[in-house]
Amino acid sequence: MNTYRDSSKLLAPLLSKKNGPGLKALAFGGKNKAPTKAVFACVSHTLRCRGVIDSVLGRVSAENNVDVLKDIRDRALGYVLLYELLLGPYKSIRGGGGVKRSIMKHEKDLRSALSHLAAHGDAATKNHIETSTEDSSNSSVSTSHWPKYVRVNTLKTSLETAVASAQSFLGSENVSLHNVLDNLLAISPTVNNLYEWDLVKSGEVVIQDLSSCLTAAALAGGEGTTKWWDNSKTNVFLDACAAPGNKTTHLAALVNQASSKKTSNKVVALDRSGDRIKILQKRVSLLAPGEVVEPVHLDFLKTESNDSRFSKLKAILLDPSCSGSGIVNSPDRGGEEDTPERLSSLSNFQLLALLHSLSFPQVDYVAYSTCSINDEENEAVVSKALQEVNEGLEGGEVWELRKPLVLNTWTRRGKVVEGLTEEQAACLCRCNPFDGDETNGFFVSYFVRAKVPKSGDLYTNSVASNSSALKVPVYKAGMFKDRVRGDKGKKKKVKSDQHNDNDNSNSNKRKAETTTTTNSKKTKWTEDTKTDGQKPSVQKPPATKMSKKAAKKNAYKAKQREQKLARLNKKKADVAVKK
Ligand SMILES: C[S@@+](CC[C@H](N)C(=O)[O-])C[C@H]1O[C@@H](n2cnc3c(N)ncnc32)[C@H](O)[C@@H]1O
Repeated sequence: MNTYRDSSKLLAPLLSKKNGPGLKALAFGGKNKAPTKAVFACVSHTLRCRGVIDSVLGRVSAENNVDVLKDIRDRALGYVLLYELLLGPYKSIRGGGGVKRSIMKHEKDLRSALSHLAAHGDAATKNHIETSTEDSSNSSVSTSHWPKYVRVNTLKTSLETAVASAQSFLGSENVSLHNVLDNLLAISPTVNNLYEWDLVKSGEVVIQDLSSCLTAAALAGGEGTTKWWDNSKTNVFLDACAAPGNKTTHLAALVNQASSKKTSNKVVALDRSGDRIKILQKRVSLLAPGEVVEPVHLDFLKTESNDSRFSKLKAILLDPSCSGSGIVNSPDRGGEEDTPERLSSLSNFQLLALLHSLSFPQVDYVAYSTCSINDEENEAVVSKALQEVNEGLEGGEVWELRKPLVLNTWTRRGKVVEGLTEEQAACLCRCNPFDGDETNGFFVSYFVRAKVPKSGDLYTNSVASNSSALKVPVYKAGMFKDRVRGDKGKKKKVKSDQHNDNDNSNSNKRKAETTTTTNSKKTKWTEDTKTDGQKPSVQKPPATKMSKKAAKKNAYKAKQREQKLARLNKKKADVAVKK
């Protein structure tokens, strides 16, 4: 197997045909053997970075009068290698060959063009370089030490019951309370039997990534412990893009918590996809009593504020379709190319949906989130929405960003982009899996009408008091790291039964058993001799027979070396860019 050669074969038709089948269709839809994970990721990243590569080539041509791809017959291979050199996780081309040699002649000019674009390019290019670089390292983020997050479904059980059951079924040493959110357990990644836990089966607890819990928390706990809804009545909340329903049921749990009243608050859950609303219905039937969630198959953009279902509406949770570029630990991620066109179409839709949410006159609270790390889908959408929506509004009707009090200890905040002040950016929350957040990349914003008095609440969560009452530790970042490390070299499997928005789907169960070791032992990173008519400079090592155990150990060591090299190269590249 030759990763570069196979990647160029898969990429070639995608580069040449505008309206042909997409990457997924080509990779998995034809008669040919499906590509390996490494090939698929390489092509997917190269496609996503195509716009940046073209800009770099354009600048080198203008500044140095050089057409880098002129003598390269296999243009697709040229793009793959340019991606590897400039934006890939190693910032270098592994292996060798004629195309590599052609490209490396211009390495200095190429890097300098990239640095120039990163510093002086238009906002979209700069953002794309930044996120492409972050994104391309998706595959190199190690998530094996991240805890598994389990949300206690307070619609069906209590924290006390869940903790006692977790301690007895999973082992006390594997259970902790998450330090930021109430009712969230952080379970040791070495636990392999979460799906066999009867509380998971009964829906009393939900396997849900930490990042995915932030939106409902922000909306329902934005004012801290001060509850703005009137619990003597039935209040209606809207989840505008709801399926598969993780945030819907979380919101339903939060707005019905500690309520002694007889009637329930209700979440109306919309989704425009018929198939996905069915998944939501199934999920809801397990997780929530009938009256607290009302699933509706409907396009949110076609809803009207005077619809009788929304007469008591006060708050909207908006978690629309996005690129998913923050999701680092799902094999399903990486299918669609984040071309500038796709990002722009997504952000247009996100802006429309956000403006629509803010247009309901009876609504005073909106939480907008994505599982993307692209500014274009996050701060840029928020900034444009604020400008547009406030244009026709006056006084108390004006929308403003506020810090959700329930997340006041969350340290990673939003970015300052055009139209947003530092103070506004500080109201936003981000998760960065590349920088130690131990959860998928995510973004949350919380909009409130100016007329709503600011809560004087200095919110403190109940984690510390619950921890001492229930005799369960509070989670600290990296708490389980040593356990995972301590197992290195042993024949050990880690179930990845979590970590994306569809955490509870059957497909996730199916993909559960993945080894912690890498498949890189099978990967060869050289060009095809035939594609360029020259011999590759790296020869295949002689085949040797080794025991399975030794092969695993070698693969593990190779992975460690690769990661070390990646870190080193990243540092070098960062220094080069700064220079
Ligand atoms: C990111 S997913 C939502 C995930 C969900 N919030 C959760 O946590 O389980 C986005 C959803 O929005 C739905 N969607 C996209 N456009 C929509 C629209 N115009 N109206 C309603 N739903 C829409 C998609 O079908 C998809 O199910």
